[in-house]
Amino acid sequence: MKKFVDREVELQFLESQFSQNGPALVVIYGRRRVGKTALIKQFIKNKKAIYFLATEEVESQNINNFKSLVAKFFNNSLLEKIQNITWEEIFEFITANIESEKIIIVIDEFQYLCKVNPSFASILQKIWDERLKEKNVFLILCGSLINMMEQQVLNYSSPLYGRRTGQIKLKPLKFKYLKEFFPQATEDELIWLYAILGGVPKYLEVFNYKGDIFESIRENILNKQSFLYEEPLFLLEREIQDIGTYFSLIKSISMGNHKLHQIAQNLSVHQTRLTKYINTLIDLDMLRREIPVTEEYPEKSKKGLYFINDNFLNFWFKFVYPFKEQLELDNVEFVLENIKRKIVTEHISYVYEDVCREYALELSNRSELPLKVSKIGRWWDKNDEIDIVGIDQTSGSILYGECKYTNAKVDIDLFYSLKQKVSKVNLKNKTKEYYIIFSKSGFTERFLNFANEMKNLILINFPKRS
Ligand SMILES: Nc1ncnc2c1ncn2[C@@H]1O[C@H](COP(=O)(O)OP(=O)(O)OP(=O)(O)O)[C@@H](O)[C@H]1O
Repeated sequence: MKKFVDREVELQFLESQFSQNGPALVVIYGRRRVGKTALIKQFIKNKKAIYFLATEEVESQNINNFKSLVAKFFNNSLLEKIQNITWEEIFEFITANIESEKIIIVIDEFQYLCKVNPSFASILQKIWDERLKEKNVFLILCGSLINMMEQQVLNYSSPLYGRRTGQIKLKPLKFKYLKEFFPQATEDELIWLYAILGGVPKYLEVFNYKGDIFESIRENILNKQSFLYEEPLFLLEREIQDIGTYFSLIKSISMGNHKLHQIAQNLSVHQTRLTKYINTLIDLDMLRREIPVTEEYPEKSKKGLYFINDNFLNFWFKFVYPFKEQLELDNVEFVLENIKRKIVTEHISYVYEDVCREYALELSNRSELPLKVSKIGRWWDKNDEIDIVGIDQTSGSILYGECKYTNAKVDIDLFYSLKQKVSKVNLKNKTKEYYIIFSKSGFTERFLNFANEMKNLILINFPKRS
């Protein structure tokens, strides 16, 4: 059996909802392939549960499927035979048959039911109010269309809003869990694998890594029969129409256009025309808007930059999609050579920064830093950028950092240039400043000696050589 990785916080939350007295209604949502169903299946193992997977078929088909599951669960062949039954009637049956032991009812792909019947959320609300909420049930609604889940269940004006007792927005796995999928890989290889695949469990699962990164890319991404070859296309086609504009937009960002006006210029359209597309991609968790972590009013900030919110999508739009023609003509070598030439400078070195930020946060959570970082990100202005800025919102201490994924040892000048940039950061109420520097290839002797004398400077060799 496959190993189930992480999700400890989410499982703990579900257990606490399950063990509380009385009914509970939890919404689980998140982008496709992120592991929502796997989380639910892990949670309901060895518990009394009805797991219903809704489909895009007509409503009557969904009702019939649900009816069969319920009939099987309660071992009631009479229910199975009833024709033209309604949702209300099935739930009436359920409530009449629940005993003292709590049961879990899961509706997975909840969005499909809302699509086939726009008043499904209201129907369910009525069922909840009139029947389920008096019973010992734990209802889980799960869906991948983030904006639909937000509108149908989590929005203030939605019928189910006040009924839910909790929600989980499931995120991709963090870098530190990749070794569970690739136990043989070195730390450096894991950085590469994370840069190529990100933290979406499905992608980690299907990538058959045999120790040679480029050969594995050839086999698992550039191969026309592989799952990942056209995955971004499937991902978008399922959720939106007019995917051409979305593809151009994502490609433009993957080419390094992160400002709205740059993207608009690159696509020769007016900025206002892009808003709708950008918002949809943010809803699908495929894009994110980043602002300097020091900004006081994030929504109002004019410094917003757009990034692809998934390493695999980013990799694919940079290195696969623009070469689709060559791949269709089986010119894989050409595409692979381009990846080999550019991947470190154009891709890995950026992902390395993300991984280092996660590392710094992890150190802080384990109390291995002299401050407790409660907010972490980057900082930039017109001319400069700082890779890591971690803020301790209680004490006002700040952690500044740089990350170098190069083959040269890092020397003291990097520290001086970091300090120079730090002097430009405008932060109120700051108290102490600390510095952290990550380097792939270590540090010069004199920098190590210098750091030994300094109390507020931490140097980290990462990845460790194996
Ligand atoms: N925590 C995990 N540990 C190990 N494997 C996982 C984990 N979560 C998901 N997977 C694997 O990833 C794949 C995708 O997961 P899953 O089907 O649960 O995603 P989903 O979010 O429900 O996707 P969709 O919205 O597309 O239905 C599955 O094959 C599953 O085995």
